[in-house]
Amino acid sequence: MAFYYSEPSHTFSEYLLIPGYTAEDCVPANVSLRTPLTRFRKGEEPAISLNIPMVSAIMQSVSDDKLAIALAKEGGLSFIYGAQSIESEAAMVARVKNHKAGFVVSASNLTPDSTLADVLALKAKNGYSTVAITDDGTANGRLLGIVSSRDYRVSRMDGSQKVSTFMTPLEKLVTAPAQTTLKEANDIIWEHKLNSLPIVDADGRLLYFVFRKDYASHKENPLELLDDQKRYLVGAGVNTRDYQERIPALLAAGADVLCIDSSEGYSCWQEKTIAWVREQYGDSVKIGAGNVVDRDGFLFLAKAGADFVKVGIGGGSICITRETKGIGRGQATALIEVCAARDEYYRATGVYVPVCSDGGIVYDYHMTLALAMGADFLMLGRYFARFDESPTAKVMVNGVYMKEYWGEGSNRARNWQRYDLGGAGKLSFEEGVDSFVTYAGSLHDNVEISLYKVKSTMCNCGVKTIADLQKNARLTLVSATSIVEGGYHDVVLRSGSQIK
Ligand SMILES: NC(=O)C1=CN([C@@H]2O[C@H](COP(=O)(O)OP(=O)(O)OC[C@H]3O[C@@H](n4cnc5c(N)ncnc54)[C@H](O)[C@@H]3O)[C@@H](O)[C@H]2O)C=CC1
Ligand SMILES: O=c1[nH]c(=O)c2[nH+]cn([C@@H]3O[C@H](COP(=O)(O)O)[C@@H](O)[C@H]3O)c2[nH]1
Ligand SMILES: [K+]
Repeated sequence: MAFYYSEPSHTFSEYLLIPGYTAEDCVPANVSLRTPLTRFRKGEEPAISLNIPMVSAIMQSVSDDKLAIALAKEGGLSFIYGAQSIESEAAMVARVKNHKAGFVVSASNLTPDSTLADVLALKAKNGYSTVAITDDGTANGRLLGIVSSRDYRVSRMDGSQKVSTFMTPLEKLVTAPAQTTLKEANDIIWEHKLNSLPIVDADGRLLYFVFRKDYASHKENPLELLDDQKRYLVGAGVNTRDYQERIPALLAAGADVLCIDSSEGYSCWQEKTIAWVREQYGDSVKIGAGNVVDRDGFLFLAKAGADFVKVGIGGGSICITRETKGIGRGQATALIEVCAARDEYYRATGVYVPVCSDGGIVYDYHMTLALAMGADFLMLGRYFARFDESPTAKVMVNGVYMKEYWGEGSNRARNWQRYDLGGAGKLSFEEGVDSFVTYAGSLHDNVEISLYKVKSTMCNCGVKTIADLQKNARLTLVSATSIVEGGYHDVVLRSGSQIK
């Protein structure tokens, strides 16, 4: 006879936190959200920790290099999506690793033979007022001069005038060599009252600009997640098929951590993939696995050597796995059981394997609940898809700005993993939808407010760290009627008032 669980599985919205005693120093400014990303032995530090408990989903519509840089700046980490060629995934990883905060690869470039009309057209197109003039018109050509808006007067000059006649030539520019630090660059900018400082290599090739106006923004990120060479940390998604080719390429590009990306991780495929990584690289390469929704699945992956385990089947906003395949489990119940298994494994072996709650976070308070239920960090898709930095188009739908967001199991994703099951192509089926999410602005502003809410709730619970929240939180299931009580009720909203 089949096994039946005695309790139904629950979602985040069915739980609430009960406050604990709040001491005087228990204020959001004193709360730390630092959390382990990879497995560690009792008494030792994890090889990688996050400064905020957020990672971005391994999805085409979420995690490219741009989002990865923005999230690492805040202290979190992206897993670059794996549903692309090995070369393009590795190139995205490399772009994150090569990104130097404050050092910008020139986006507007012309040759001395270009004209004022070309300068104006370029400015209209991309909005930048500083144009690098290089021998070949590329971002890394030999620097010959700069054109900024101070070099020309549209009303007095003819559009056909050559750039060479009005640019500020190299001999009149202040430049700095390749090894200049951001601090040194900013000192030079102040000293010479510059708007931009070109960084050039020994052959006179332009490497980057450092802009005066960017200075303030680089001082605002005390939590940024950096490696020992001060480069941003970045993760990458892998699959259980081409890993022998993909993983070496991602590591060569600089990936700091890998994650097997699958709807379901309790399989020989994941065991083999992790075993291969251990054979090739020992423990030096970090790889997470998943997804699982129960104790058995967690213990299987922990024993297989996973550096973290991801929880969640069918709870994502774009997921239709439960409807198409009838597998999955309420995210809260899955998480609670897996976190109990993690603690059991820790007691038995002295090895802590962090747990990631993947999918289904709708409100900011769900983040606090997931952490209280034991998650060490959260994977978010919909949440990040709404921001400027996500890779998808911003479109107007019925007068409201939206961003596109589609599942990795949707037809739009054309995820080759899913079309290579050995069966005929016509047998493939969709497990995700293609959708819109409401545009929400910049990642920085949204993450800041979401985490401020998490921290203030932690203060209500009387805790200042995620570990203490996991230990001390008290949670209650709520009845259907008390969910109604929790919203506004028995009042008539004034017109224009909005509930977020
Ligand atoms: N978290 C969730 O609830 C869900 C997530 N997704 C997302 O969709 C994407 C694709 O996920 P999946 O379809 O689960 O991809 P997958 O590659 O893990 O699995 C696809 C199929 O291939 C099989 N398979 C895997 N490796 C194999 C190998 N080496 N040889 C032979 N067969 C093998 C699996 O058993 C499965 O039937 C991922 O990005 C995933 O995150 C999709 C559905 C649900
Ligand atoms: O059933 C599914 N079909 C899909 O096409 C799909 N694509 C992604 N995912 C999973 O959803 C997570 C993101 O969920 P949220 O948008 O709720 O944050 C992701 O992190 C994935 O675990 C999918 N699940
Ligand atoms: K399985």
